[in-house]
Amino acid sequence: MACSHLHNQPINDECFVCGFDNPAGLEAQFVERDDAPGRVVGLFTPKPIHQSYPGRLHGGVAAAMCDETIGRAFITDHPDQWGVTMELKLRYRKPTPIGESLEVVGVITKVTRRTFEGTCELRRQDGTVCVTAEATYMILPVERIVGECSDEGSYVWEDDGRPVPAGE
Ligand SMILES: CCCCCCCCCCCC(=O)SCCNC(=O)CCNC(=O)[C@H](O)C(C)(C)COP(=O)(O)OP(=O)(O)OC[C@H]1O[C@@H](n2cnc3c(N)ncnc32)[C@H](O)[C@@H]1OP(=O)(O)O
Repeated sequence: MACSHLHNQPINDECFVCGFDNPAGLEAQFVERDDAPGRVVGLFTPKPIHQSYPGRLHGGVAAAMCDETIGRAFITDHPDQWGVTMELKLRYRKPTPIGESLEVVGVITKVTRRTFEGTCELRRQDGTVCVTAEATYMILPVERIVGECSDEGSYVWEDDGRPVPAGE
């Protein structure tokens, strides 16, 4: 049987999508495979606080999950460069339920010198595709993204890729 290595991706503890210190967050987990660069699988289970109409995932929350999944598909192959979203387009094809384990599969479709593009599908356990998305990102060095958003200005990197303020 063919076997490939799985890797969990780095997280920002307070991120709405991937963080575990954000009480309103999705606590999504992202997994990449050695033999599939440019592809990532995001796993999450929406909570009642993430709904719009009763029992239905809010479209903006689905958008956040799709945005992050495509962005993370890029870092599988470019660990020192992240992306900031320039454009994001979604199709809400079926209602997305609350309380069910869902997966989002993201794939990179185009890389240029300054940008990358990708697509994703948000799927239920029975394979139903609830949301599809496509997005374009500006490629930036990790240091610039963290530096622009932080008063601290200076970060160091843990072994797992997590940014922490220098001196902690
Ligand atoms: C912890 C583990 C994590 C692991 C990684 C996790 C992945 C996370 C994925 C989620 C990422 C996010 O949500 S990021 C958050 C949401 N996005 C953002 O905050 C991005 C905000 N926008 C920006 O910072 C800026 O617009 C940039 C960096 C994209 C571009 O700024 P710039 O580099 O100064 O470039 P600038 O001179 O302004 O523009 C250059 C050219 O691009 C065009 N341009 C500029 N912005 C845009 C735009 N949004 N859409 C279209 N075109 C644009 C300009 O018209 C111009 O065209 P011309 O005149 O040359 O023709």
